[in-house]
Amino acid sequence: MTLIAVLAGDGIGPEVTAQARRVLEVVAPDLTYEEGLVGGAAYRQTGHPLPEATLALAERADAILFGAVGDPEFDGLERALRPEQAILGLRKSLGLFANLRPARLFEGLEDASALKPEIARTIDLVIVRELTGDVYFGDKGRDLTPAGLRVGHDLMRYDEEEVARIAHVGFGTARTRRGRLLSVDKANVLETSQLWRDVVVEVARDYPDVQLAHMYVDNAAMQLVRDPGQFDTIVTGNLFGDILSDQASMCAGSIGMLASAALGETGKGLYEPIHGSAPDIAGQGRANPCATILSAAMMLRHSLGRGDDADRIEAAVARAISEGARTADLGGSLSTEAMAERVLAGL
Ligand SMILES: NC(=O)c1ccc[n+]([C@@H]2O[C@H](COP(=O)([O-])OP(=O)(O)OC[C@H]3O[C@@H](n4cnc5c(N)ncnc54)[C@H](O)[C@@H]3O)[C@@H](O)[C@H]2O)c1
Ligand SMILES: CC(C)[C@H](C(=O)O)[C@@H](O)C(=O)O
Ligand SMILES: [Mg+2]
Repeated sequence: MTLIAVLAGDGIGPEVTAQARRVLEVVAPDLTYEEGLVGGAAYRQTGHPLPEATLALAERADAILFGAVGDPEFDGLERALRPEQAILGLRKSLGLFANLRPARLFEGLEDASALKPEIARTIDLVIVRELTGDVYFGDKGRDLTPAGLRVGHDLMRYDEEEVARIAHVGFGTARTRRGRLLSVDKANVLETSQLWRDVVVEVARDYPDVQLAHMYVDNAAMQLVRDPGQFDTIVTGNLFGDILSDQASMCAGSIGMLASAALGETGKGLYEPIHGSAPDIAGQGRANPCATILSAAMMLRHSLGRGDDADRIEAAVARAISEGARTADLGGSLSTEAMAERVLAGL
């Protein structure tokens, strides 16, 4: 039995995961699903955003299909109890340190991209984002200065093993693509980034077939809009990867199109759209389910060894898009459900 933990979460999370599951049920009818509470939805019922039972389910499952967490109702809660802590806790507890975030322009989606069509057409990259370190997981706190001013701090920190293991994923990924790896950092200012760069250069010795380059993150953000076609595989830290992937999504048409895989040392992975719970459109049936459907495809490929089924889903999304299926974020008027139906029809 292959068990999929479905953690739908908050806002549009349940809307988009329901549609991804419909697609999975057609392509891989033998999978078994078990749902778990997560995020604000879990806090409301249990007083914690990541209940023990959910973590146990995630540990037991072969893979996790995740929607999104985050609910403005809980914005005032102390950090440890906020819905977002659930996804951070899952990534950390399960050792999911490598986050693959591919961005490519589906044929016909030029009109939705923030870029000129001829530039948009060139985007085909993957961001390999480190996911369990950096300012996200360094020491945090609040203090007072001697003068009584309030201070907030988050330590940016990486050790060499953390950098080396994500660098290996970066090089390994580049090898399966066009053989070019760009390491993005801020080594002109940050000590963390200088270590990052040193270690990436050391790891590069194991991959003579991959061409390595470095770029500062501010330049990378600019180049992503100017000429995204120059990028193949980008390896970067947790915070830079978070920001660059949202930016890349709009180059490729919409944040509603970008999938992700969070992977560790074992075959288990957590698969989620890169977007959040989108409280501004939640409950309206307007969310684009493609990012989650494509995340389900990544799950079949990376955790379940079913690359052919993943290809089938990706081709069906491509077909639906090329035939003009569009949710509101893509300039159309299809509902979440109707968009998924167009994907199902394309299978
Ligand atoms: N992994 C996660 O669970 C995750 C990721 C990002 C943000 N969040 C959380 O989500 C909440 C909202 O955050 P935000 O507004 O900054 O980011 P967001 O990604 O939820 O939304 C940003 C904008 O993109 C739109 N959008 C997002 N997904 C869409 C989709 N599938 N279809 C159409 N439009 C879509 C939204 O309507 C909104 O206008 C916050 O609580 C945040 O912390 C969670
Ligand atoms: C919700 C938040 C913790 C999360 C992150 O920053 O990793 C989100 O923005 C993402 O991209 O998955
Ligand atoms: Mg993000």
